[in-house]
Amino acid sequence: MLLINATLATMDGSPAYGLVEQGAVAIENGVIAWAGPGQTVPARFDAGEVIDLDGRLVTPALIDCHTHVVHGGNRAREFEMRLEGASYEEVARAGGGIVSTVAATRAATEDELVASALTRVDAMIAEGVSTLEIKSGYGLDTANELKMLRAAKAVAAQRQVRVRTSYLGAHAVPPEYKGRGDAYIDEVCITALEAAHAEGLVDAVDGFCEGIAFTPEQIVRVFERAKELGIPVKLHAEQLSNLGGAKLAAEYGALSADHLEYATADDAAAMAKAGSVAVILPGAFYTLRETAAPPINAFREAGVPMAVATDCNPGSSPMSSLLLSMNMACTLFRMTPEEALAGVTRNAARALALDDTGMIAPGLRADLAIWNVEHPAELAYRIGFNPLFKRIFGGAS
Ligand SMILES: O=C(O)CC[C@@H]1NC(=O)NC1=O
Ligand SMILES: [Fe+3]
Repeated sequence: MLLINATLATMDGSPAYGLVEQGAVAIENGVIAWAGPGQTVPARFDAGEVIDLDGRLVTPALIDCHTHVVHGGNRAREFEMRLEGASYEEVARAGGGIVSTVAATRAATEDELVASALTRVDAMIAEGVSTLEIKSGYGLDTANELKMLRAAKAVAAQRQVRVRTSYLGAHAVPPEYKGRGDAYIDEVCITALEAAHAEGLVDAVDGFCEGIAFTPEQIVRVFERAKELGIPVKLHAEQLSNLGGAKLAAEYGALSADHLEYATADDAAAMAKAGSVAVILPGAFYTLRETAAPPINAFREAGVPMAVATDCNPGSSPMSSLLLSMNMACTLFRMTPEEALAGVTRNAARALALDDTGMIAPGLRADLAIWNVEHPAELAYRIGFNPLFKRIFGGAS
């Protein structure tokens, strides 16, 4: 298949989106065989199906590198209680917060978890997403963490989408271990990680390093076991305070540190040295009405690649739109539209240790998004508008 008469935003790291005006992309066997100026297409690609895109923009398909789309129930009533003036404590006492999602997730069957996740994944696919990461972390015991990860894998079996799974047993201390975080880490979190790994369900190990979650010392125990099992790590770090999570992630060569509202220039330097990606999550900042923005300039100056993701979860970021995440990353955190688009393509692929997608380049998967826009900046510019014309997944439209 040969796509012609398109503006290509290759996102290959060259300036200005890697733009190619009047470009063309040749696709063979699900892979990008050639991409470049239309007047230089090699003759061998003229033989197959030719599709004239009438000047539309073509980007790599989008990648959401941080989601909790598999979860039971929702927290709309909690949202309402907060807006009626209830404090977090009153919400928690009423059974709200992560604990309420844990109860709903434990009560749901695997099929029910898949069905509810697919409603959110379909919204993502409709915006041109081809790859997404899905975390566990609402089961908080072996059986339910495995159930979540199996549901995540089932999403990829039921939709034209790729899924990378992250084990997030270190997300919260479950009610039955209240006040016994160390015991939970040793008796459940690490045990469940081993079982999930044995079943081939884990692409990365994540954790929530925060005062309301786990200490750096507890995260170290999980990361040490992940290292022994040969599994890469990532970390929710510096979201509500600075506990040294970003530096800890860097010490373990983490794929990414995520949230980072309270990260410092020193954290950025450590992440740059480790090659860790800064995953920027404006949905949680917006929902929690945070005031400290991530140090985008520090990441820029240190050369830390920045990704942007939805953090789609029922509490702090009940958002399924990567396009809206891009707009928020620009408007709230002053990322540029080009940085935001790199954040949901090339850098998001890097945060998931994927080297076969995220750019328009020969040899990479033919995962493409074709847009009814003239310039790539329009993708971050509009609020709540989806200009997708067509998504191509593995060469198929
Ligand atoms: O509220 C929830 O359900 C998840 C909160 C979410 N989890 C995390 O590690 N950071 C967050 O903001
Ligand atoms: Fe998260």
